[in-house]
Formats: sequence, C-alpha cells, structure tokens
Amino acid sequence: QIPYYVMIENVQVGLYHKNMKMNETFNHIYNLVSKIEIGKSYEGRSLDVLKFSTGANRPGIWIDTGIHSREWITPASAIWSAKKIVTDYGRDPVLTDILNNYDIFLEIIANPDGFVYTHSNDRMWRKTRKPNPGSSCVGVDPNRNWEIGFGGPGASSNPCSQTYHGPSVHSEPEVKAIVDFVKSHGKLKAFVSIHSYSQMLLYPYGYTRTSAKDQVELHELARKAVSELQSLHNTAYTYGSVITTIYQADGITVDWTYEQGIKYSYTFELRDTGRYGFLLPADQIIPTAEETWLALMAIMEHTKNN
Ligand SMILES: O=C(CO)C[C@@H](Cc1ccccc1)C(=O)O
Ligand SMILES: [Zn+2]
Repeated sequence: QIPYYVMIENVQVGLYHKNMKMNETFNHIYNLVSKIEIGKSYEGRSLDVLKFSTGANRPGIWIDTGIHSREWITPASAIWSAKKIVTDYGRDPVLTDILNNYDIFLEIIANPDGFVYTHSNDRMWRKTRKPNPGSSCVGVDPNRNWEIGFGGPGASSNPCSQTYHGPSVHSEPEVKAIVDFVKSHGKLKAFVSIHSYSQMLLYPYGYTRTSAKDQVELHELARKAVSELQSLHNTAYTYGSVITTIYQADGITVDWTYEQGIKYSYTFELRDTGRYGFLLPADQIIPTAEETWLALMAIMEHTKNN
C-alpha cells in the first residue's frame, strides 16, 4: 500500500499508511503523546496540538504545519514526523536526549477551516475562512496577521489579496490561539513554522533588512540543517533571512516568535521548486518527510545543546 493524501475524519488530513498508525505500545509504555486544544478556528473546529513529553515543566520546541491550507505536503510530513518521534524515542540517542530535556509541540492542521475548503471547494485556498466585513472576499493570510511589522509593504490591505493582513493584529483565531499558547507556555526555545514550496530554510526578519541579533548563529545552524537535509535525497535548499532570501513579508509568524525571545525561529519551504508546486505527488510525501526530519533534528539538537 503506497502512502497517499487522505481526508481523515474531522479534517485530519495527512499521510495514512497501514503501519504508520501511532505506535500504541510505545505510547502506552511512556505515555509519550497527548493532545491539547489551544483554541477554536473561526468555523469552530478544534485547534489541536500533539504534545510529546517525558517529564513535567520542560522547555519546549514548537512545530506547526498547514497554516497555509493548500500546502498539503506540510501536514503530511508532520504526521510522518509524529510517528518518527514515538518510534525513535528510546532507540535514537539524540532524539531520546532531546525528549528527555524538551517537550515537542506539533500543530499539524494549523488552519482547519482553510484545509476543509481545499477539499470541498478550492484546492488552492491559502488563507483563513473568516469573512471580511464590507468585502465579498473571504479570509486573511495567517502569515501576515502577526504583530511585528503588521500592515507593512510586505502584506496587502486588500481583503481580496492572498497576502491580506487582516483588520487588526492577531485578528484570526488560528493565529491568536498560537500567540496565547506561546505566551502562556513561556519557555519555548525553538519555533518552526513549515510551509511549501520553494525548498528554503528561512529565519527572521521578513519585515526589515536589519539583521537579527543572532543572525550569525541562525545562518550557521541553517547551513548545517540544509546540509543534513540534502544528504539524504540530494534535495537542494537555499537559506538565509526571509527578506534577503525570498522577499519582504510583513506580519509573519517567525518575526513575532523571534521578538518573543524564541531565538531558534525558522520557517521551512518544503518541496518542490515549481514543477508540481502545491500539488506535489503523493510518492514524494515520505522522501520529503524523511529529509525534512534530518533538518529538524539538527535544529532541535542545537537547541538542546545551547
Ligand atoms: O507561503 C508561501 C508559499 O505558499 C510563501 C511564504 C513565504 C514566506 C515564508 C515565511 C515567512 C515569510 C514569507 C509566504 O509568502 O507566506
Ligand atoms: Zn505558506
């Protein structure tokens, strides 16, 4: 049975493979995985986060996927990663050391309303599904709705634009839920928001050409992570700050998380570089997930060691 994109009940989409089910045995022994709800989407769907933890009051590492709903390879990769975590804990010494010191939080479907819409109406939907008063155009770009740089030239004030920043900072419940979680947790040390496509590893800032104070360290870690990623299937990534590597973008997730003091704030742009784009064929799900995991491990290991 080959892996494929499926719609699982309650909007849980991703990779399903008969032996990819969460490893109950492992979970039972370690009670490693729990599910927390950080809020509700505009249309009332649960915003669920998987918590991987082996102890109380640990610092945390955050990973989100699916915030742009058409980027299907990102939740699919996240589901593969969830299985990888429970399989490798107790077997891989680096992952075991990470989980013995840090919690991992994984929000697989960060924009469930948009995700349902990509299945029911428009495969290419990107934004949230909250209506915009005074406009016939629906939705806000959840990667332009954050506080740092909000409303700048790297976002649009037009509700019909794909990069519409929304009526106000954190206006979108899907964004506000993450903001509230980050503030209430207070001890996140790494924050990774995963998009597709372009094959890039990006760090702050998107709103200004001013270098992040940790730019040298962030650049070196990105270089190592990209090198690890490329070592598996020879997938080539570019890397650097958002504004210098892709374009100016204002009100983005990682500019806010970095300004919250989460030094290791990164955005991935997964496969590919445009041949299939958002419609990446299902036979690339596992190779993409495998190579991305190597980069995530590099970031998590560095976070643990610093
Ligand atoms: O999602 C993208 C592809 O769908 C491109 C991303 C590029 C980007 C990613 C992270 C931070 C700023 C911009 C975007 O414009 O928000
Ligand atoms: Zn995106």
